Amino acid sequence: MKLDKKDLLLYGVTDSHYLNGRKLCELVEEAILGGATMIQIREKEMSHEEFKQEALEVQEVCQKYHVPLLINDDVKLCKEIDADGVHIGQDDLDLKETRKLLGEDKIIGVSAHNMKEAKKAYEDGADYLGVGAIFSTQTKNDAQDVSMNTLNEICQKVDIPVVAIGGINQVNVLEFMGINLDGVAIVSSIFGSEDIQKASSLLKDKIQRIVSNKMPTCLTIAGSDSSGGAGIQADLKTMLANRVYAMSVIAALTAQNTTGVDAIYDVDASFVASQMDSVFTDIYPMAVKIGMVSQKEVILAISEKLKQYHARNIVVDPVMVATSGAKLISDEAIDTLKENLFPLATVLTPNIPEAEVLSGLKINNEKEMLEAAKYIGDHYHCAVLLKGGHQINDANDLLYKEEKYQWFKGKRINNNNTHGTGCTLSSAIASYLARGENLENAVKKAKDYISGALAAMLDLGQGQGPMDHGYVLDKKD
Ligand SMILES: Cc1ncc(COP(=O)(O)OP(=O)(O)O)c(N)n1
Ligand SMILES: Cc1nc(C(=O)O)sc1CCOP(=O)(O)O
Ligand SMILES: [Mg+2]
Repeated sequence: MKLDKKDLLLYGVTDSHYLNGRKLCELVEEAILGGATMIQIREKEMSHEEFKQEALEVQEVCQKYHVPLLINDDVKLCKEIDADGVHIGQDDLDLKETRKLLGEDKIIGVSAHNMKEAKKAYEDGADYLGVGAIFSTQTKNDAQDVSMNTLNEICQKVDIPVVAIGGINQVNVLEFMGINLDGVAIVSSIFGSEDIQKASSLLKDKIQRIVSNKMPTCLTIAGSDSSGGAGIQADLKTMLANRVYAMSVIAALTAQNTTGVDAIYDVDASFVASQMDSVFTDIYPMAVKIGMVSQKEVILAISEKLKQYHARNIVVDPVMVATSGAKLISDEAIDTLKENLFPLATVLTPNIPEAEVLSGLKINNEKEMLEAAKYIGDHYHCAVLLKGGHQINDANDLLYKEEKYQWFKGKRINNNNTHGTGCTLSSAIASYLARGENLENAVKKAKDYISGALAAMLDLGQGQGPMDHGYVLDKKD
């Protein structure tokens, strides 16, 4: 049997520690009835004879439902009972030897923990890769940690199907959103569940949606701007215009218009946390933009939830200082941002006054922009997009990432209606990160988008008006 990659979707791996008086083949049948698409029999503590006996019984069930059965480690047993294939690790029989013994018709899966092992397995003829452990697991003592980034890179660059393995459960399975994988291999969250059939069915439903999803997802955590030009409203419009599915967690409400902010109504930290739970446990965001958050407790709640859900591609617009130079949030909140939120950021997007506050350096020219960006990036271990303007240059922004600098030249557009430009730029960057662009491309595309929104010359309100976030829609007329 050759591998159909759809069979990898929900790959159940057995463990007879969960028998509880039942037979292994019965547990496997429940998993298959719930939706398991492939089974691996993996029993480390059985004699060869016991393993063979169990494998034959499991094989009968798998054949009844036309679900492929793979044998863990034991290549000879696979041949002996004519199973559909084997899964071998880096310390098991060599892949080329295995292929020689089993021939071309058997499925051979190989474990990989990094790009080098993945490429070698591909070159040597593996049919699929098992990449893990992605989350911490009690099931395999000698499992090696593999990051989501490594998994993502392997899925992008190695041209054979990939399953993730290790500690995957009903909640964290959603973190695979946006990773181009083919399925998940699971022991305890299937076979250790009280209701194996139900657990398998729920897992299958979730992984199916993730694998087939083509729409990038993006979340903004910010304040609402009743006038629609900045904050949550600008972020949602920007995300839609840049073709991602947009979600929001509202951290504060403002009564404002183009002439100023009239009132602020803070949202309780626990309600911010609840909104994040609702989002992250259903439609997992592939990137997160964080705008103005001014309450210490709210910042702490956001940081905790971002860590809990292993959020990735986090763009933090550190809104702290108004264009006029006036501080918008308290010193205590700034300290909380620095200690708790900035270290989680993929990129920070300060303007010049904010960069001065964060670096403690005065910025009067491009050389001082370089120094401040380096200070901030090195200090918080993230990339920094230091936005130009403020009399230093036109609209040239500086990206500092991993000791390297890159200038992004902006088009000078003679439009005073710039309300919400910071929000718009950061949410456009988040949108492109969600779409899988690297940071440099995301910044470039986000700047192009904002130039277009300014150049559309919308003129609304009696003060500094908003941009036309939807200008891209005109092209569709
Ligand atoms: C699908 C899948 N992926 C990885 C493994 C781990 O294999 P290995 O590294 O050989 O470790 P053991 O399972 O033998 O302990 C797997 N079994 N299945
Ligand atoms: C069999 C196995 N292989 C792993 C690897 O990292 O290669 S982790 C693992 C155990 C997976 O069990 P659970 O779903 O209970 O965490
Ligand atoms: Mg092995």
